[in-house]
Amino acid sequence: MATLSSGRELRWRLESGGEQSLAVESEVLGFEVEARGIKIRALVSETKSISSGRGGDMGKRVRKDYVLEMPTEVIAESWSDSLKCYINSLSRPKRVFIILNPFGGKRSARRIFHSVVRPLLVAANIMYTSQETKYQLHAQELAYKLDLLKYDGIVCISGDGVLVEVVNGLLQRDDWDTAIKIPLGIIPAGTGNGMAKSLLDVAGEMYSIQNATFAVIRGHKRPLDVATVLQGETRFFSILMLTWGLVADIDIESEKYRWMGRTRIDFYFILRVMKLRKYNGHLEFVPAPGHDFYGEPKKESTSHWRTIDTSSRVDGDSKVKQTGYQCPSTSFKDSEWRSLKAPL
Ligand SMILES: Nc1ncnc2c1ncn2[C@@H]1O[C@H](COP(=O)(O)OP(=O)(O)OP(=O)(O)O)[C@@H](O)[C@H]1O
Repeated sequence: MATLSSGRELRWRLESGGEQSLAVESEVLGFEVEARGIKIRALVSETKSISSGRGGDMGKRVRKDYVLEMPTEVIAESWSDSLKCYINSLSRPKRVFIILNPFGGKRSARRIFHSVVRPLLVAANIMYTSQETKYQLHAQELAYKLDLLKYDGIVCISGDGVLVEVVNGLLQRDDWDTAIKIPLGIIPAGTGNGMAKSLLDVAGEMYSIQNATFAVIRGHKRPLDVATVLQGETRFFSILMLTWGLVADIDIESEKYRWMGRTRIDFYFILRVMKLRKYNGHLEFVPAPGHDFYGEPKKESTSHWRTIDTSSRVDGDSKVKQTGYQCPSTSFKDSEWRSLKAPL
């Protein structure tokens, strides 16, 4: 005998005695009907006890199929309708565009896609189109040109750099205000993978490629802040961090040791610390409300305000005409500027 309580929990009796249950939202990938049987494709906690049906905060998961035998085909069909109805109400994506960077991290994106991501998408009945990046900024171009009506989300199998490129591509589009609303997913295949780690942590999930893929399948969403950075005639959008000095040097200059994988960062960090450079910088800023304890108040008040010019321009690096998102026109004329003196 099986029950489906308000669509959420699937519980059935085992032939051997005892009960088994699955939380549909957090454990079921998909299902299919085979005559009187319903084959449930699930991703369950390795430690899940026979009688427990609790999903949510999971450790390592394993792929499992369960076949529930129904008394008749008609009953199986009716079960299938109820399950379909509930899964459809969960706002899971149906079609995704996958951008895969074969060059990121330890160059493992292809293997990750074929061995983990694709089998889970297939089990969840999610259609996909995949495209490998062929050069730097290719992901930005793809996001800039993509027909977004065809997809419910863009998924990057990459490091954070490719995700940043996708955000930049979306914000350069004429239709940036609708384009930027498309859900973005990240499956870690880079060096640092900070975004995937943060997102999984917030969702209460252990960091793993499988869990990141399942988060995409479940349509887990969170809003993301985007910062606009203007540097001379160049404008770009940042979603993670902006660094200068030692951290930036380690990130950029360690590229030549990419073959080392994650170790390149630690290795180059030691190298740079042993030959420490002096960074002479001077930072002037308007603190966010409640953060005016950083730095010193600026004394001369006349020359510190800036107005961000939002007029169209041609980006010097990518030659993409900047017709997309123009950052808000912000005047800091009457703001209280503060400063941090060199060396920082
Ligand atoms: N086929 C390619 N050849 C060379 N570079 C590429 C190719 N595809 C993408 N890239 C570039 O690879 C860079 C790194 O990408 P990605 O962010 O995926 O990995 P990572 O830097 O190893 O990871 P993380 O950002 O998490 O530290 C990006 O700047 C991207 O433009």
